[in-house]
Amino acid sequence: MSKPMSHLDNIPSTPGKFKMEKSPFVHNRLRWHSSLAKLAFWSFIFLGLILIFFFRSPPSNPLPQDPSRRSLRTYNWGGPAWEKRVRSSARARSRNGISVLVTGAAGFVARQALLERSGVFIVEGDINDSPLLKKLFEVVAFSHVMHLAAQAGVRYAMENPSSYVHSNIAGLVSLLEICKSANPQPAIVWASSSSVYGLNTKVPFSEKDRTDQPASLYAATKKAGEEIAHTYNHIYGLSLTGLRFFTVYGPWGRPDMAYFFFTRDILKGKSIPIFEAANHGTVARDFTYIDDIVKGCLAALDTAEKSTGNGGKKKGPAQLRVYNLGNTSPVPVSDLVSILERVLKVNAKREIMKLPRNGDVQFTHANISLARRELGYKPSTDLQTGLKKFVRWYLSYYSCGEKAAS
Ligand SMILES: O=C(O)[C@H]1O[C@H](OP(=O)(O)OP(=O)(O)OC[C@H]2O[C@@H](n3ccc(=O)[nH]c3=O)[C@H](O)[C@@H]2O)[C@H](O)[C@@H](O)[C@H]1O
Repeated sequence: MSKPMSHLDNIPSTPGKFKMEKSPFVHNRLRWHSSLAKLAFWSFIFLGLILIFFFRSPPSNPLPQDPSRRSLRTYNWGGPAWEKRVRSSARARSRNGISVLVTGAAGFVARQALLERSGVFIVEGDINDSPLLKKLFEVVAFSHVMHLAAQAGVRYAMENPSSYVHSNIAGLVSLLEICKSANPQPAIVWASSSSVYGLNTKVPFSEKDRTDQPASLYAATKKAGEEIAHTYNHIYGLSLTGLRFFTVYGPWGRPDMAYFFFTRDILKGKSIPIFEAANHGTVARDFTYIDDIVKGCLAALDTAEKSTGNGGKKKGPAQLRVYNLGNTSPVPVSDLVSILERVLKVNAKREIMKLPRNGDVQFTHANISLARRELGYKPSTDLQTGLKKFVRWYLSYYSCGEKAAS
């Protein structure tokens, strides 16, 4: 507590880099935030024990100046004790329980520290490590994979393009290769992105709309993932469900996202760059709260049908699905800043800037009829409520709570 904000300063703003889990403010780490508590709770109740595959993607060209990256190569796995831990973590508690291999525990939607505390074994590794994936499937017959590991972020793709290819394309193929050969094959639910709609101008975005005009390499890799999913479904009978997340935000979120660093910079008195389209056009996002996204993920797992293949051979047609998981109410970025000002009780220094050509699109807006009908998905958190929850978490996590959120 002696150095408020210093921890935040240490977190790289780019998503591809190591995200520090160890807060110096231990009491804050021990506090369960509702969304994560719910995730862990549902994991236990409905899914049996989940094994989390802790994914961190090492860069194709390691950056020598980044020590956190170097440390990623030192993870160990294997051996009887390790296998025992994997097995016991994945053991379903109820007879009809399912065992889910979750990738991406280093990220926002699945959180390593909290899940570890509830007894879930975290395996540290890279989804491109095929022998590790193969071993996991040898040890446990996973019925499902919740694949959240990815390189996220639209703008960072211009800085580190290969990390997107490595994680979102090569990593996905490596995972699907193991899944297709597994016996039984698992059903797979994975994170796609609203960015696949790219330059599409028809709103709200429906799953039937065109997705062949990506505006960023990130979007292109997620779109490629959807096509790859089609291939593995077609050839091998893998059951695959892609979820197009719309700008997910909330407590424990990603520091490279606008709502997160706007909060940090408003509190620091730094100026906030607010993008504007040509002719003072509004830039807006269908911001979606983390708890709603988690509910959508669980519903997708619950409704996933079994894969039909066996030992790499298709035995019949298998389920292939794509759903929008959005909030259905786009909010201009300037309104997002106004909400943050009210909640933080601090005026922002606004700097209106032309929308850079860096992969950003002008707006997103989800049509969620399909997810509502087939998954029972019904987002219930508006941006104001969600940002209040985020700010409350933020102030508590970084112990700069003088200006407490109302
Ligand atoms: O739905 C997705 O598929 C993606 O959602 C998210 O991307 P975005 O919607 O672009 O979120 P985010 O960067 O927070 O920018 C929010 C808004 O602030 C504007 N923005 C941004 C930066 C800035 O300096 N100024 C600004 O106005 C900016 O123009 C935008 O309008 C995820 O990061 C991405 O991983 C992916 O999942």
